[in-house]
Amino acid sequence: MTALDDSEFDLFGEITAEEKSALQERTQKFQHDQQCMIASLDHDPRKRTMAENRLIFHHKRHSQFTVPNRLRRLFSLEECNRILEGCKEMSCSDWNTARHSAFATTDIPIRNSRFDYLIDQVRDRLIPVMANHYGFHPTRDLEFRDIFVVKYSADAQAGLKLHTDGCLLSFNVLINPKDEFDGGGTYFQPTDQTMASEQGDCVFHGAHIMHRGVDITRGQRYLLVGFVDTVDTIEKDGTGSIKRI
Ligand SMILES: O=C(O)CCC(=O)C(=O)O
Ligand SMILES: [Fe+2]
Repeated sequence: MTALDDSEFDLFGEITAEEKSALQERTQKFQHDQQCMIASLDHDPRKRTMAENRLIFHHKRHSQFTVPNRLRRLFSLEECNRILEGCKEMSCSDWNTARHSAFATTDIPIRNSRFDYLIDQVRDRLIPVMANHYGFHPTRDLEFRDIFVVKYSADAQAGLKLHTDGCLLSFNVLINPKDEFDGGGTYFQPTDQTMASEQGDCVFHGAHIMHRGVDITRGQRYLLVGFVDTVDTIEKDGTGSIKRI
């Protein structure tokens, strides 16, 4: 095969001014039609379909859902300490390091584990709050795509680099007392702020927001992390863990 020089290898070419303006016109018409369609939908997420709720979320996410939120005391101190005891009883080989390819955490998926009971608790206490905030039906639309306990250690994996999560919504709950580590917290790029939780507090946010787990410099930091999506998307994609991007 002979190499082509740049002048020969012009697969698409420049688009003409007419083509460019036709493209802009089509894009504007599409955006206008979509806005009209969205404006015609019921205001109550319970009366809209799951797909309509997702469409509205996607439409608003870069303008209105750029700021993280906090829910204090999702778990009581007793509940956190019970999870923590469970974590400390796990052996090194119970912790996975290869489930989330590009941005791996040291974690234990909780489905069918000793922490399985947490799934219903989080579904009852957190999902309606997130659904209400982001315009979804309180019980019908949202489900966990993945839910797992994460361990950061100052001398091993100390944090997580800047990323977005490949789902709709994400949350994390601090499981151990914050005096067991220095540093930590979740940094959010749009607000340029680090959210540092008290034990049992939950931070939730749109998964599209750039964020990172700030490195700890002493001790250990345990989180419960969940990736949430619409039920129909999860069913369509099948189960399995998702990527951080
Ligand atoms: O460590 C944190 O605070 C954030 C965790 C996170 O973003 C993730 O697990 O995807
Ligand atoms: Fe994340």
